[in-house]
Amino acid sequence: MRRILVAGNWKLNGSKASIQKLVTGIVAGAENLTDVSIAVCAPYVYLPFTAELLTKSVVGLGAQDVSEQDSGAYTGEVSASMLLETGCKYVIVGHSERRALFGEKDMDTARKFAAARKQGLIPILCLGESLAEREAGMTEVVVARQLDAVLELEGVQALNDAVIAYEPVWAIGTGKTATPEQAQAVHAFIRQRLAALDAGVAAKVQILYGGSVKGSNAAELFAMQDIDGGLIGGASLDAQEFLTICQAGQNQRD
Ligand SMILES: O=C(CO)COP(=O)(O)O
Repeated sequence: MRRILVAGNWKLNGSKASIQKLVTGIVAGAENLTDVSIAVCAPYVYLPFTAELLTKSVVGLGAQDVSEQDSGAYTGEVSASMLLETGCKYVIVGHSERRALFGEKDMDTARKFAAARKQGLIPILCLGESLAEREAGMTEVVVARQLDAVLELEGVQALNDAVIAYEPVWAIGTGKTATPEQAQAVHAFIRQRLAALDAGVAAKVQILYGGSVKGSNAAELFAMQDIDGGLIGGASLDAQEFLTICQAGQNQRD
């Protein structure tokens, strides 16, 4: 049985005061949630502060992006080794907002994925189609293309030390969640595509769902066979709401 992972993606939100309140609440509530893995992905500058608040907690720390470069003249970039040294365990790569708003291409994401793994960070590889792509019947083509870039560069075994997040762009921040069946269909497609290359990797890799996950819909999503947790945006900014989602993950594995 794959373990459920619930990861919060705070995006461009938070201040020291709000993060202190949020993380204190999550850490207190997470004490009893031993059957679910929990992580929070903070903005770069708040990573050390968040790491300190997470000391002795089981809640893992993640970043929201990483440079494909190790070091050098790349103004504004942050490397995987820096994230590791700051206490990160995870890093999100290829989020649809990076792809859509900052021009990140499939191969850029694949190189970031590689840079993260090289340092022992666990990349959370985001895949997902836009509304226009879904309506054009292109969901599987798009998701396969995004996944294949990583497989080409890193090989299927790399997914042994990684997490995948399926996040349909039309469901992100819109309140319009994919139905459990819609999400399950794409998750199963991703797993089958990996299984064609390596059945062991496919059986092991956690595939999270992201897109308007809330306390009220997490349980039905996590109940699906190929959904192994969630990547949570808006609802991860409220400790109680986030913990309700984590509890849904815990109940799933009790
Ligand atoms: O993009 C997301 C997580 O990475 C999902 O965001 P929302 O949960 O706000 O829809």
